[in-house]
Amino acid sequence: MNNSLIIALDFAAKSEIERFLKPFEDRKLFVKVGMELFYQEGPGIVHLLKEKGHRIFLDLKLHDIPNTVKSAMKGLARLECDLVNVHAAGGSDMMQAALEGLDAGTAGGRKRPNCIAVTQLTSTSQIQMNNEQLIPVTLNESVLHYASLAKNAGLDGVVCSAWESASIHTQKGDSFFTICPGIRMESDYVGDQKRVATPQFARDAGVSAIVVGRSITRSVDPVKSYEQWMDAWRGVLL
Ligand SMILES: O=c1ccn([C@@H]2O[C@H](COP(=O)(O)O)[C@@H](O)[C@H]2O)c(=O)[nH]1
Repeated sequence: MNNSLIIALDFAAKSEIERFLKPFEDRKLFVKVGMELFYQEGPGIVHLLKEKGHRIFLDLKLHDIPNTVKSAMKGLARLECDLVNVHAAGGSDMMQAALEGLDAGTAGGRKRPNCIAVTQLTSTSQIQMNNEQLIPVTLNESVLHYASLAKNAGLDGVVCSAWESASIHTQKGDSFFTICPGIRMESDYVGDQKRVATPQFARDAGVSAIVVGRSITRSVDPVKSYEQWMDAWRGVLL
């Protein structure tokens, strides 16, 4: 997991995935399957990506009552992804239930998928959190609070922005993953993201893995873009 670059495959159909991955044919990637793709293509897309040898973050952000999340995770565990997630806002009982479901659905002898919790979405700003969620603390405090709940529930890490990663590692230890979307090069289009950071900043902040979507998937030359991103993330350009 550590030092990975996870490509967010935010496409609507298998045909688009096949077109995108064709020039990467000789590489084993770490990819993210989110709601857009999974809701269109279902579990088959996970099987296809696994057959190609890619590691998979199944980003469905479960958030429901504990019993429902437990049952859903039991089913998702059978897909044998590397990483799955829930919303920390669902609460400690829900997060524990997610792990119980994963354990129940993981075949004997196998390791269950890592499970992480979304803290505050990287598209959320301080003002939005205060005014719309009525959470009257700083974003950093809210993210740290959710990270504490996730760690105490037994989860393996959190989704957060790179801005919160260093304080999470200070409090929760380096082995507790910080998986960070909202990563942009200086010249990139920011779009709907609010808490963005460069790959260089993320590396210095001790981020465990970065998630990069449109900057690579919508680039004119995705392989070249991926290589530039890997260099920036690994510090080759420094
Ligand atoms: O807080 C979060 C949680 C998940 N995401 C997901 O990451 C990618 C980011 O894509 P970009 O195109 O690089 O912005 C996307 O799939 C989101 O669903 C997030 O951005 N923030």
